Amino acid sequence: MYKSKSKKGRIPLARLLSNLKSQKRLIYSAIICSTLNKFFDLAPPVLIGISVDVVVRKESSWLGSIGFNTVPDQLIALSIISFLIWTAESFFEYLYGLMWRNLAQKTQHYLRIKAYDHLQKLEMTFFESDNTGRLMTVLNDDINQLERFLDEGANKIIQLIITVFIVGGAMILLAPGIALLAFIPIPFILWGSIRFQKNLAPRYREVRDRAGDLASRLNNNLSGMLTIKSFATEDWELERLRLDSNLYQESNRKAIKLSAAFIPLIRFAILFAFLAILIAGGFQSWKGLMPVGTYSFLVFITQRLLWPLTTLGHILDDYQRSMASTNRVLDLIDTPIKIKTGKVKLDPFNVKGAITFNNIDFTYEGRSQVIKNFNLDISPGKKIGIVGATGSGKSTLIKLLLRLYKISKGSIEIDNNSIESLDLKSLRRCIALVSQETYLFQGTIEENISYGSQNIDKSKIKNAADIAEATEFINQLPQGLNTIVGERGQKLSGGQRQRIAIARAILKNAPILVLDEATASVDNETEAAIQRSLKKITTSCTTIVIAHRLSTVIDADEIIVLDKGKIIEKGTHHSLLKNRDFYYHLWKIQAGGNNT
Ligand SMILES: Nc1ncnc2c1ncn2[C@@H]1O[C@H](COP(=O)(O)OP(=O)(O)OP(=O)(O)O)[C@@H](O)[C@H]1O
Repeated sequence: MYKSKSKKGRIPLARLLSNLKSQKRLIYSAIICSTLNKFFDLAPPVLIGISVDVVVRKESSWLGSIGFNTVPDQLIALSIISFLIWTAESFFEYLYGLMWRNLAQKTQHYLRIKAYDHLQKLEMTFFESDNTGRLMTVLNDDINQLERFLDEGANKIIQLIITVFIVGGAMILLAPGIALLAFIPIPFILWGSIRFQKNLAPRYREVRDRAGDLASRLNNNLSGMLTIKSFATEDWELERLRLDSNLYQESNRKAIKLSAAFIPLIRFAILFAFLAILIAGGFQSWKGLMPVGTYSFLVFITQRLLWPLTTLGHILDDYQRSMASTNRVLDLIDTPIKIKTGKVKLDPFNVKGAITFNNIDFTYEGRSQVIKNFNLDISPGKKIGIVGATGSGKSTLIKLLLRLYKISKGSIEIDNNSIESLDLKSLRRCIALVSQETYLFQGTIEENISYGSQNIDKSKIKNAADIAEATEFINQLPQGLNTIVGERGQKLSGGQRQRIAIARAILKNAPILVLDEATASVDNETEAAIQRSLKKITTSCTTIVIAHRLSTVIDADEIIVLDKGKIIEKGTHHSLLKNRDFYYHLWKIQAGGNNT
């Protein structure tokens, strides 16, 4: 099962950066702007130091020594410098805000599209072993978390590092002895932060996993509302949701408990250094060993150095959450694609439609063998019926033909090309599938019929609807072809959905048509209509019809009877009846025992 397990040994930030190579310039520019903003932001304590120096030492102050001889001149110079510094600080704040947000937007867009694109290429086994709720959380919540971090968190980290370097450097230059006092708590803060980060990481991972489970439960329940209502299981479902929500709340509580304890502890370490400087610096200044201006600067700057470190907990917290999210998103992107596309591109209009199954063995993961040494040759333009008991492997054969799963042994060929050598899209373009579970997308009937056949003429859509005998009911709908079908086509009846699916397959105009129980859940009239439609279109293509209702395959050129993944009988309807075997008995049951 796909869980948030990151690639071993890879730092999430490094993984993220290697995915953002195209944004290198923007990242560097944003870092430079954050640095310059912090540089100017740290200037006020210097200005305070200089102004105290002016007031205390007057003409002999530092400004006096560089040419501003009178106090008024010095104050004017100080005002101009302050104005310029404030302007520069604001300007770079505007720039870094713009750049980090821009980067956040570009990153979220890029990762979402990349993750979704990759997701679509993954094989069906992946989707069966994961759940949609979890995948939705990765594609939405996790990417949004990362976006929030890039919006603000990244800048905070950079500015914190810059602060430590600039302030630390200035303190060492001005008063190395006192600077040491300010640095005493730093190793403790760092050690505490790293430990805290290590303990917090698994707790946040758990929070993300629980959020995924919760989303999955909600997603399942919203799609299964009809079943919930009809079985009157609302209370039971509410209870299950409450359990999942409690687990999410509990995992968050564990994370919060740890993260909340961090800041109060760090504050004490900072207080110690602050008091030490206040006292030691005060004594030196009192005794005339240090200028009052320098002392004022040190007192203010110590705050600027140490107080931001109290936010380290929050920053690491934010960092940790986003890196957990980054890992989940990148793990999805890095999930290996097991079914790789081949290179040979078939032109569907030139495909004759010959299909060969050669000694196929197939087993679903963790299950016993479904298809055993299966062989079948289908000549172009022929109609093949596949019948057999439930679970005998009929649909599986079609999934293998579409390369939705990897076969364990043997090969499948279309017009003598192994399907593994074929470009996946062109292989699937050659096969039109109508299955029992028709999936209609939210949109109009017209959009659903033309799904997969972009920019198609409206007259062709109408023609397909005509052949599928769907025109009559479409015309009775309020907006005709423009009627919205609702999510999963729930505003239409089962038979209407099925006719739209047939129209969609007709429009696809593929050389191979597969009907997998396409008429199983429709009434007799709809089945008859669908049969008439099929007669019109199957003359030009190879057709495989899977059916429980034997009347659907009665006119097939060959019918194969499948049992536990093996062919146990094959022939035409009449030859199979003569055999008086499995097919014969099945026919007798379905015909009410009269037809032999
Ligand atoms: N995705 C899957 N993962 C694991 N096992 C599966 C999967 N799909 C089908 N199976 C199993 O494979 C066997 C064959 O399934 P398949 O759907 O091919 O049968 P079928 O003959 O089409 O049945 P039916 O007539 O009921 O549609 C069944 O035992 C089924 O439980």
